[in-house]
Amino acid sequence: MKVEDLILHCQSDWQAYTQHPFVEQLAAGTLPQAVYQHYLQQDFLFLKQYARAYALAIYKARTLAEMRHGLPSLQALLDSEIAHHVSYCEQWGLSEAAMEQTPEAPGTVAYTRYVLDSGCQGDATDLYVALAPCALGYAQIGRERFHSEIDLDSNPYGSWLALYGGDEFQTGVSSSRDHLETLLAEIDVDSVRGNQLKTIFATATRMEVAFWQQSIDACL
Ligand SMILES: Cc1ncc(CN)c(N)n1
Repeated sequence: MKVEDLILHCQSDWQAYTQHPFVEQLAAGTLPQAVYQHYLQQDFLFLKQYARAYALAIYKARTLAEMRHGLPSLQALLDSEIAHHVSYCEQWGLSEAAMEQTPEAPGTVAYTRYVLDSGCQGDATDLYVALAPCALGYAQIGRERFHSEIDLDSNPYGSWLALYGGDEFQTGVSSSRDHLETLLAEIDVDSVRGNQLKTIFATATRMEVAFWQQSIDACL
C-alpha cells in the first residue's frame, strides 16, 4: 500500500482537516486572536507530547538506520516548531515555563495519548502511521496557503504560514513520507494489517479536526 491509500480511505475527514474553517480564517488573517492564542498554547503542549512520540519511535526501532529516521523530526519539533510557538507567545507575556503549566485541553490529551498508545501497543509502523496526519496535513496546508500573495506583514498569522509552508518543514515532511512509503510497501492495502493501519490514520485525522475545533469552541 501507499501513503495515498491512507488518505483516500478517509477522504472526507482529510478534507474536513485540511480545509477546516480554522485554516481558512488563519490563511485569511481573520481568525480571532483569542482562538489562535488558545490553539498555540495547546499546540505547544501537543508538540511536547509529539516529541515524546518520536522518541518512542526511536526506542521502538530495530536497527540503527531506523533510529536515524526518527531523530531529524524530533530535532525539528524541539528546535523549530516549539521554538516558533514559544517566541510567538512571548508577545502575550507568556514564558515557556508558564506554557508548560497550562492545563491540557481534552482534545490535546485525547490526540497525543492516542498516538503514544498506538506506538506502545503496536510496532514502529503503527506509530509512524499515527504520526503521519500531523506532518502530511500541515505540509499540505502550508503548500496550499503559503504563497506569494499572502502579505506576511499584515496577516498576524504569517509566521505560522511561513513555518509550515517553508522549505525546512516541507523537506522534512517529504523525507518522512518517503520513509513511510518504505514501511508500507510490503503491506497489501486490503489485508487485515492494511485495514488496521487505515483505521489508525483515519482516527488521527479525526483528532486533527477536533483539535482545530476545540480552540474555536473554547472561545465561543
Ligand atoms: C495538532 C497539530 N498537528 C500537526 C502539527 C504539525 N506538526 C501541529 N503543530 N499540531
